Amino acid sequence: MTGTFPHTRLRRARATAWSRAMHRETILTPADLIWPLFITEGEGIEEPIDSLPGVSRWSVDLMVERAREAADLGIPCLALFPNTERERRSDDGKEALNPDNLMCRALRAIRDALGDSIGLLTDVALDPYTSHGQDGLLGEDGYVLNDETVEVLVGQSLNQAAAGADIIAPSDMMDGRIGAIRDALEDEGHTNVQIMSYAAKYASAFYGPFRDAVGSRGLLKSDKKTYQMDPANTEEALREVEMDLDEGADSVMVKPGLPYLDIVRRVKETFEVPVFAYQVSGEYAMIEAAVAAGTGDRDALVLETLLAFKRAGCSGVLTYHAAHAARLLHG
Ligand SMILES: NCC(=O)CCC(=O)O
Ligand SMILES: [Mg+2]
Repeated sequence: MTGTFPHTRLRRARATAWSRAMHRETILTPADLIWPLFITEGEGIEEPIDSLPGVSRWSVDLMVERAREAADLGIPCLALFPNTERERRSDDGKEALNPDNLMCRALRAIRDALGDSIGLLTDVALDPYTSHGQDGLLGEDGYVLNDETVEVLVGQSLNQAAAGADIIAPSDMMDGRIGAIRDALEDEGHTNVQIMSYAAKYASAFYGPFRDAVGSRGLLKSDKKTYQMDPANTEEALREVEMDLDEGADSVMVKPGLPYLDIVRRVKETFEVPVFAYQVSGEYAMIEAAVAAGTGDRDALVLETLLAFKRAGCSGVLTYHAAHAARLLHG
Protein backbone atom coordinates (compact mmCIF):
# COMPACT_ATOMS: atom_id res chain seq x y z
CA MET A 1 0.00 0.00 0.00
CA THR A 2 1.40 3.41 -0.94
CA GLY A 3 -1.13 5.42 1.09
CA THR A 4 -3.62 8.05 0.11
CA PHE A 5 -3.40 11.63 -1.05
CA PRO A 6 -2.68 14.18 0.37
CA HIS A 7 -0.82 12.46 3.23
CA THR A 8 1.12 10.59 0.60
CA ARG A 9 2.59 12.69 -2.20
CA LEU A 10 5.06 10.70 -4.32
CA ARG A 11 6.32 13.97 -5.82
CA ARG A 12 7.88 14.96 -2.45
CA ALA A 13 10.82 12.64 -3.01
CA ARG A 14 11.30 13.96 -6.56
CA ALA A 15 11.46 17.64 -5.63
CA THR A 16 15.25 18.02 -5.45
CA ALA A 17 18.27 16.44 -7.14
CA TRP A 18 19.71 15.17 -3.82
CA SER A 19 16.44 13.47 -2.98
CA ARG A 20 16.10 11.91 -6.40
CA ALA A 21 19.65 10.57 -6.05
CA MET A 22 18.81 9.18 -2.62
CA HIS A 23 15.74 7.31 -3.89
CA ARG A 24 17.24 6.00 -7.12
CA GLU A 25 16.65 2.23 -7.36
CA THR A 26 18.98 1.39 -10.26
CA ILE A 27 22.54 2.57 -10.87
CA LEU A 28 24.44 2.29 -14.14
CA THR A 29 28.25 2.18 -13.98
CA PRO A 30 30.99 1.57 -16.59
CA ALA A 31 31.36 -1.94 -15.10
CA ASP A 32 27.93 -2.74 -16.60
CA LEU A 33 29.22 -2.28 -20.15
CA ILE A 34 30.75 -4.68 -22.65
CA TRP A 35 32.15 -3.01 -25.77
CA PRO A 36 31.78 -4.86 -29.11
CA LEU A 37 34.63 -4.04 -31.49
CA PHE A 38 35.34 -5.01 -35.11
CA ILE A 39 38.81 -6.10 -36.23
CA THR A 40 40.23 -5.64 -39.71
CA GLU A 41 43.52 -6.59 -41.43
CA GLY A 42 46.43 -4.20 -41.84
CA GLU A 43 48.27 -1.73 -39.69
CA GLY A 44 47.25 1.73 -38.61
CA ILE A 45 43.82 1.15 -40.18
CA GLU A 46 40.54 2.68 -39.05
CA GLU A 47 37.63 1.86 -41.37
CA PRO A 48 34.40 3.72 -40.53
CA ILE A 49 31.24 1.62 -41.03
CA ASP A 50 28.64 3.63 -42.98
CA SER A 51 25.58 1.96 -41.49
CA LEU A 52 26.96 2.39 -37.94
CA PRO A 53 27.98 6.05 -37.82
CA GLY A 54 30.63 6.53 -35.14
CA VAL A 55 31.73 2.85 -35.21
CA SER A 56 34.85 1.68 -37.05
CA ARG A 57 36.78 -1.47 -37.77
CA TRP A 58 40.29 -1.32 -36.31
CA SER A 59 43.48 -3.10 -37.29
CA VAL A 60 45.07 -5.16 -34.51
CA ASP A 61 47.59 -2.46 -33.50
CA LEU A 62 44.83 0.14 -33.10
CA MET A 63 42.57 -2.42 -31.41
CA VAL A 64 45.15 -2.55 -28.63
CA GLU A 65 44.65 1.19 -28.18
CA ARG A 66 40.87 0.72 -28.00
CA ALA A 67 41.41 -1.96 -25.36
CA ARG A 68 43.60 0.39 -23.33
CA GLU A 69 40.97 3.13 -23.67
CA ALA A 70 38.29 0.72 -22.42
CA ALA A 71 40.36 -0.39 -19.44
CA ASP A 72 41.07 3.24 -18.54
CA LEU A 73 37.33 3.96 -18.68
CA GLY A 74 36.53 1.07 -16.34
CA ILE A 75 34.84 -1.05 -19.02
CA PRO A 76 35.51 -4.62 -17.85
CA CYS A 77 35.24 -6.54 -21.10
CA LEU A 78 35.50 -6.30 -24.90
CA ALA A 79 33.53 -8.42 -27.39
CA LEU A 80 35.60 -9.01 -30.52
CA PHE A 81 34.34 -9.62 -34.08
CA PRO A 82 36.57 -10.13 -37.12
CA ASN A 83 35.93 -8.84 -40.63
CA THR A 84 37.59 -11.77 -42.40
CA GLU A 85 39.11 -11.10 -45.82
CA ARG A 86 36.90 -12.32 -48.67
CA GLU A 87 39.47 -14.81 -49.95
CA ARG A 88 39.71 -16.45 -46.53
CA ARG A 89 35.97 -17.21 -46.41
CA SER A 90 34.88 -20.65 -47.54
CA ASP A 91 31.84 -22.92 -47.52
CA ASP A 92 33.14 -24.71 -44.43
CA GLY A 93 34.37 -21.58 -42.61
CA LYS A 94 37.65 -23.29 -41.77
CA GLU A 95 39.42 -19.95 -41.20
CA ALA A 96 37.66 -20.05 -37.80
CA LEU A 97 40.11 -22.84 -36.87
CA ASN A 98 43.26 -21.02 -37.99
CA PRO A 99 45.42 -20.22 -34.92
CA ASP A 100 46.68 -17.12 -36.74
CA ASN A 101 43.32 -15.77 -37.83
CA LEU A 102 42.43 -12.14 -37.17
CA MET A 103 40.60 -12.94 -33.94
CA CYS A 104 43.52 -14.90 -32.47
CA ARG A 105 46.06 -12.25 -33.44
CA ALA A 106 43.94 -9.56 -31.79
CA LEU A 107 43.55 -11.67 -28.63
CA ARG A 108 47.29 -12.20 -28.32
CA ALA A 109 48.14 -8.56 -29.03
CA ILE A 110 45.70 -7.22 -26.45
CA ARG A 111 46.82 -9.78 -23.87
CA ASP A 112 50.50 -8.94 -24.45
CA ALA A 113 49.83 -5.23 -24.01
CA LEU A 114 47.29 -5.29 -21.19
CA GLY A 115 47.61 -8.59 -19.34
CA ASP A 116 44.53 -9.40 -17.29
CA SER A 117 43.38 -5.80 -16.93
CA ILE A 118 40.49 -6.34 -19.35
CA GLY A 119 38.27 -9.32 -20.18
CA LEU A 120 38.14 -10.63 -23.74
CA LEU A 121 34.89 -12.17 -24.96
CA THR A 122 34.94 -13.93 -28.30
CA ASP A 123 32.09 -14.67 -30.67
CA VAL A 124 31.66 -18.30 -31.65
CA ALA A 125 29.71 -18.79 -34.89
CA LEU A 126 30.80 -19.25 -38.47
CA ASP A 127 29.17 -16.25 -40.18
CA PRO A 128 32.32 -14.10 -40.33
CA TYR A 129 34.15 -17.02 -41.99
CA THR A 130 31.66 -18.60 -44.42
CA SER A 131 31.29 -17.65 -48.06
CA HIS A 132 27.49 -17.98 -47.67
CA GLY A 133 27.17 -15.85 -44.51
CA GLN A 134 25.30 -18.48 -42.49
CA ASP A 135 26.43 -19.28 -38.93
CA GLY A 136 26.95 -22.98 -39.69
CA LEU A 137 27.64 -25.60 -42.34
CA LEU A 138 25.09 -26.04 -45.12
CA GLY A 139 23.49 -29.34 -46.08
CA GLU A 140 22.70 -30.11 -49.72
CA ASP A 141 19.27 -28.50 -49.45
CA GLY A 142 20.73 -25.36 -47.86
CA TYR A 143 19.57 -26.33 -44.35
CA VAL A 144 22.11 -25.33 -41.68
CA LEU A 145 23.40 -28.64 -40.25
CA ASN A 146 23.33 -28.82 -36.47
CA ASP A 147 25.65 -31.56 -35.21
CA GLU A 148 28.27 -31.10 -37.94
CA THR A 149 28.35 -27.36 -37.15
CA VAL A 150 28.74 -28.02 -33.41
CA GLU A 151 31.92 -29.99 -34.14
CA VAL A 152 33.43 -26.97 -35.90
CA LEU A 153 32.28 -24.60 -33.15
CA VAL A 154 34.10 -26.77 -30.60
CA GLY A 155 37.30 -26.38 -32.63
CA GLN A 156 36.70 -22.65 -32.99
CA SER A 157 36.22 -22.30 -29.22
CA LEU A 158 39.41 -24.22 -28.41
CA ASN A 159 41.29 -22.10 -30.93
CA GLN A 160 40.09 -18.90 -29.24
CA ALA A 161 40.74 -20.21 -25.72
CA ALA A 162 44.31 -21.17 -26.69
CA ALA A 163 44.84 -17.60 -27.99
CA GLY A 164 43.67 -16.11 -24.69
CA ALA A 165 39.88 -15.70 -24.75
CA ASP A 166 38.37 -15.29 -21.27
CA ILE A 167 34.74 -15.77 -22.24
CA ILE A 168 33.53 -17.92 -25.12
CA ALA A 169 30.25 -16.53 -26.42
CA PRO A 170 28.48 -18.89 -28.85
CA SER A 171 26.05 -16.82 -30.93
CA ASP A 172 25.10 -19.52 -33.44
CA MET A 173 21.97 -21.04 -31.80
CA MET A 174 22.83 -24.65 -32.70
CA ASP A 175 21.33 -27.16 -30.23
CA GLY A 176 23.79 -28.81 -27.87
CA ARG A 177 26.79 -26.61 -28.53
CA ILE A 178 27.20 -25.36 -24.96
CA GLY A 179 27.66 -28.86 -23.54
CA ALA A 180 30.02 -29.87 -26.33
CA ILE A 181 32.13 -26.72 -25.92
CA ARG A 182 32.20 -27.03 -22.11
CA ASP A 183 33.37 -30.65 -22.30
CA ALA A 184 36.14 -29.74 -24.73
CA LEU A 185 37.30 -26.76 -22.64
CA GLU A 186 37.48 -28.98 -19.54
CA ASP A 187 39.36 -31.69 -21.43
CA GLU A 188 41.93 -29.20 -22.72
CA GLY A 189 42.55 -27.62 -19.30
CA HIS A 190 40.65 -24.37 -19.96
CA THR A 191 38.68 -24.83 -16.77
CA ASN A 192 38.42 -21.11 -15.97
CA VAL A 193 37.34 -20.03 -19.44
CA GLN A 194 33.72 -18.92 -19.07
CA ILE A 195 30.86 -19.48 -21.48
CA MET A 196 28.34 -16.70 -22.02
CA SER A 197 25.68 -18.30 -24.12
CA TYR A 198 23.64 -16.33 -26.61
CA ALA A 199 20.79 -18.47 -25.25
CA ALA A 200 17.80 -16.54 -26.57
CA LYS A 201 18.88 -15.00 -29.84
CA TYR A 202 16.02 -13.97 -32.07
CA ALA A 203 15.84 -13.90 -35.87
CA SER A 204 15.66 -10.12 -35.84
CA ALA A 205 15.50 -7.29 -38.36
CA PHE A 206 17.84 -5.29 -36.09
CA TYR A 207 21.10 -6.99 -37.19
CA GLY A 208 21.57 -5.31 -40.58
CA PRO A 209 24.44 -2.92 -39.78
CA PHE A 210 26.36 -5.70 -37.97
CA ARG A 211 26.33 -7.76 -41.15
CA ASP A 212 27.91 -4.81 -42.96
CA ALA A 213 30.51 -4.56 -40.19
CA VAL A 214 31.63 -8.19 -40.52
CA GLY A 215 31.15 -8.21 -44.29
CA SER A 216 28.46 -10.90 -44.45
CA ARG A 217 25.44 -8.87 -45.61
CA GLY A 218 26.10 -9.26 -49.33
CA LEU A 219 26.92 -12.95 -48.95
CA LEU A 220 23.82 -14.01 -47.03
CA LYS A 221 21.17 -15.22 -49.48
CA SER A 222 18.34 -16.23 -47.15
CA ASP A 223 17.47 -15.72 -43.48
CA LYS A 224 18.45 -17.42 -40.20
CA LYS A 225 14.97 -18.49 -39.11
CA THR A 226 15.76 -22.22 -38.92
CA TYR A 227 18.10 -21.62 -35.97
CA GLN A 228 17.47 -18.19 -34.45
CA MET A 229 14.25 -17.79 -32.47
CA ASP A 230 10.87 -16.53 -33.63
CA PRO A 231 10.30 -13.01 -32.18
CA ALA A 232 6.80 -14.18 -31.20
CA ASN A 233 8.07 -16.64 -28.58
CA THR A 234 8.81 -16.36 -24.89
CA GLU A 235 8.19 -19.84 -23.38
CA GLU A 236 10.74 -21.14 -25.87
CA ALA A 237 13.32 -18.63 -24.59
CA LEU A 238 13.01 -20.12 -21.12
CA ARG A 239 13.62 -23.61 -22.52
CA GLU A 240 16.65 -22.35 -24.45
CA VAL A 241 18.09 -20.75 -21.32
CA GLU A 242 17.39 -23.79 -19.15
CA MET A 243 19.12 -26.11 -21.59
CA ASP A 244 22.20 -23.89 -21.88
CA LEU A 245 22.48 -23.59 -18.09
CA ASP A 246 22.17 -27.37 -17.74
CA GLU A 247 24.93 -27.75 -20.34
CA GLY A 248 27.30 -25.49 -18.39
CA ALA A 249 26.76 -21.88 -19.45
CA ASP A 250 28.12 -19.49 -16.79
CA SER A 251 25.88 -16.68 -17.95
CA VAL A 252 23.23 -16.20 -20.61
CA MET A 253 22.39 -13.50 -23.09
CA VAL A 254 19.18 -12.20 -24.62
CA LYS A 255 19.46 -10.56 -28.04
CA PRO A 256 18.36 -8.07 -29.38
CA GLY A 257 18.01 -5.82 -26.35
CA LEU A 258 15.43 -3.12 -25.84
CA PRO A 259 12.52 -4.79 -27.71
CA TYR A 260 13.18 -7.98 -25.67
CA LEU A 261 13.37 -6.66 -22.10
CA ASP A 262 10.32 -8.77 -21.23
CA ILE A 263 12.45 -11.83 -22.00
CA VAL A 264 15.30 -10.51 -19.84
CA ARG A 265 12.90 -10.05 -16.95
CA ARG A 266 11.36 -13.52 -17.27
CA VAL A 267 14.75 -15.20 -17.57
CA LYS A 268 16.09 -13.31 -14.53
CA GLU A 269 13.06 -14.09 -12.38
CA THR A 270 12.94 -17.73 -13.43
CA PHE A 271 16.61 -18.71 -13.14
CA GLU A 272 18.31 -16.06 -10.96
CA VAL A 273 21.56 -16.30 -12.95
CA PRO A 274 23.66 -13.56 -14.57
CA VAL A 275 21.74 -12.30 -17.61
CA PHE A 276 23.28 -10.04 -20.22
CA ALA A 277 21.63 -8.36 -23.19
CA TYR A 278 22.95 -7.11 -26.51
CA GLN A 279 21.85 -3.66 -27.63
CA VAL A 280 22.41 -4.62 -31.24
CA SER A 281 23.56 -2.67 -34.28
CA GLY A 282 20.07 -1.72 -35.47
CA GLU A 283 19.25 -0.33 -32.04
CA TYR A 284 22.46 1.71 -32.06
CA ALA A 285 21.67 2.92 -35.59
CA MET A 286 18.15 3.98 -34.57
CA ILE A 287 19.53 6.19 -31.80
CA GLU A 288 22.11 7.70 -34.16
CA ALA A 289 19.42 8.26 -36.83
CA ALA A 290 17.27 10.08 -34.29
CA VAL A 291 20.23 12.25 -33.33
CA ALA A 292 21.06 12.96 -36.98
CA ALA A 293 17.43 13.88 -37.65
CA GLY A 294 17.50 16.33 -34.75
CA THR A 295 14.78 14.43 -32.90
CA GLY A 296 16.82 12.98 -30.06
CA ASP A 297 19.53 13.87 -27.56
CA ARG A 298 22.27 11.23 -27.88
CA ASP A 299 23.59 11.39 -24.34
CA ALA A 300 20.15 11.16 -22.79
CA LEU A 301 19.02 8.35 -25.11
CA VAL A 302 22.17 6.33 -24.48
CA LEU A 303 21.99 6.59 -20.69
CA GLU A 304 18.24 6.01 -20.50
CA THR A 305 18.28 2.92 -22.72
CA LEU A 306 21.24 1.40 -20.86
CA LEU A 307 19.62 2.09 -17.50
CA ALA A 308 16.49 0.30 -18.76
CA PHE A 309 18.54 -2.88 -19.28
CA LYS A 310 19.75 -2.72 -15.69
CA ARG A 311 16.25 -2.05 -14.39
CA ALA A 312 14.96 -5.09 -16.29
CA GLY A 313 17.48 -7.31 -14.51
CA CYS A 314 20.61 -7.34 -16.67
CA SER A 315 24.04 -7.81 -15.11
CA GLY A 316 25.49 -5.98 -18.09
CA VAL A 317 24.92 -4.79 -21.65
CA LEU A 318 26.85 -5.23 -24.86
CA THR A 319 26.59 -1.85 -26.56
CA TYR A 320 28.39 0.01 -29.35
CA HIS A 321 27.91 3.14 -27.22
CA ALA A 322 30.00 1.63 -24.38
CA ALA A 323 32.95 4.04 -24.51
CA HIS A 324 30.70 7.07 -24.96
CA ALA A 325 28.46 5.95 -22.10
CA ALA A 326 31.43 5.27 -19.83
CA ARG A 327 32.74 8.79 -20.51
CA LEU A 328 29.33 10.26 -19.67
CA LEU A 329 29.20 8.22 -16.47
CA HIS A 330 32.60 9.54 -15.43
CA GLY A 331 31.16 13.04 -15.93
N1 LIG B 1 26.89 -12.38 -33.05
C1 LIG B 1 26.86 -11.00 -32.80
C2 LIG B 1 25.79 -10.33 -33.57
O1 LIG B 1 25.11 -10.97 -34.33
C3 LIG B 1 25.57 -8.85 -33.33
C4 LIG B 1 24.36 -8.35 -34.00
C5 LIG B 1 24.23 -6.85 -34.04
O2 LIG B 1 24.91 -6.08 -33.36
O3 LIG B 1 23.38 -6.42 -34.81
MG1 LIG C 1 19.85 -23.37 -27.66
